[in-house]
Amino acid sequence: MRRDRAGCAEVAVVSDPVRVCVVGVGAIGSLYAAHLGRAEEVEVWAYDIVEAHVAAINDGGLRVTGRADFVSPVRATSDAAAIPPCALGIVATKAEHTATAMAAVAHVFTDGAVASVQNGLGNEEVVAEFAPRVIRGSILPAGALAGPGVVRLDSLGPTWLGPFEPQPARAEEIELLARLLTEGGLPAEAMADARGAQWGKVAFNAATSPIAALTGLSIGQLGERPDLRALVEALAAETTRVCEAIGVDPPDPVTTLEREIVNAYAHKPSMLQDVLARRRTEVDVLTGGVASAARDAGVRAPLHEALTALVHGLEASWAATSESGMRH
Ligand SMILES: NC(=O)C1=CN([C@@H]2O[C@H](COP(=O)(O)OP(=O)(O)OC[C@H]3O[C@@H](n4cnc5c(N)ncnc54)[C@H](OP(=O)(O)O)[C@@H]3O)[C@@H](O)[C@H]2O)C=CC1
Ligand SMILES: CC(C)(CO)C(=O)C(=O)O
Repeated sequence: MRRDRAGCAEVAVVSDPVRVCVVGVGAIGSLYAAHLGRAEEVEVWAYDIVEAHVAAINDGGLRVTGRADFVSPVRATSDAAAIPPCALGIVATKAEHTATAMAAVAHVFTDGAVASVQNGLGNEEVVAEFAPRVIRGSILPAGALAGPGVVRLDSLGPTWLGPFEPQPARAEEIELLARLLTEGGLPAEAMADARGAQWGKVAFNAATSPIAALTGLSIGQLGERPDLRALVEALAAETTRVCEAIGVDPPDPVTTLEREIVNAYAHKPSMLQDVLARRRTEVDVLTGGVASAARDAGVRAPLHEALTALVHGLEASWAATSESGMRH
């Protein structure tokens, strides 16, 4: 038995770990699960439908490569019933899969607070259908899956967390998640109001992701071209008008672009990753989400309308190509 300086017996206080479940462990979910797994007081669960990835994580841990190099202990499963109740959740599926994923794991969060770290508008509203308390999250870390059990960190940006006003998480839950992420190596800030931060991220994605998706250029390559940068600035001006109309004051997306050219030059935005894999993109909650918010606010956003239509056209071309392939 250990004794303190006065010779009294020291009682080791062992507190229960905080259980966190990451829902959807593709690129971003894997980065968040792996970093959280390094924080001392956390037990990380990862839920995903990709069985090869889940099996690899359980066999050898979740490996992070690229800007970091470590292996993290994460309990992964495709069986939602195997996950115990968790105090905190992080949703990192693509927007169109949120409802299906959250429906499967709702029992895990009957008394939990769940953060969306997804891009775009409207994700928290869907999470709130399945969890009692919700955290509004916006993030700048970037990455891509590199194989089963392996995720590549392309850049390490901030995470902003705040209450989802209609169904808010408690301030101490938001602060706890921010602290655990920061301890794990992903700097996170707990905010009393994260709406400006979220609109800043939405404005940045809405302006840059479709350009990357349509041109195939990385964030750095598109950001250093004067012609595309002028387009980003024109798109940002449209978002500014929407934000003025709805009363939020986001950071300037062009400043974010400057930072990302340096921090994430070679990163292919997730919308470009979707296009390369011929998966439906999230354009409707990003550029299309801004176009729709503009219509609701009575503001014009013709560039957002045009880019949304172009990305939809690109998606339609894949079906058209496979149909015409079947005919010839
Ligand atoms: N990649 C990046 O650098 C960044 C991405 N984001 C945002 O983060 C979110 C996640 O993106 P990203 O990580 O790139 O996406 P990924 O496609 O890499 O990961 C999503 C994961 O969720 C899985 N999934 C799909 N449906 C379900 C379900 N019903 N239950 C459980 N898991 C499911 C997917 O499986 P399957 O592959 O079979 O569909 C996949 O493994 C998006 O909103 C994106 O915009 C934000 C910042 C940066
Ligand atoms: C990392 C970043 C900011 C790059 O656009 C992103 O949000 C994405 O890849 O979807």
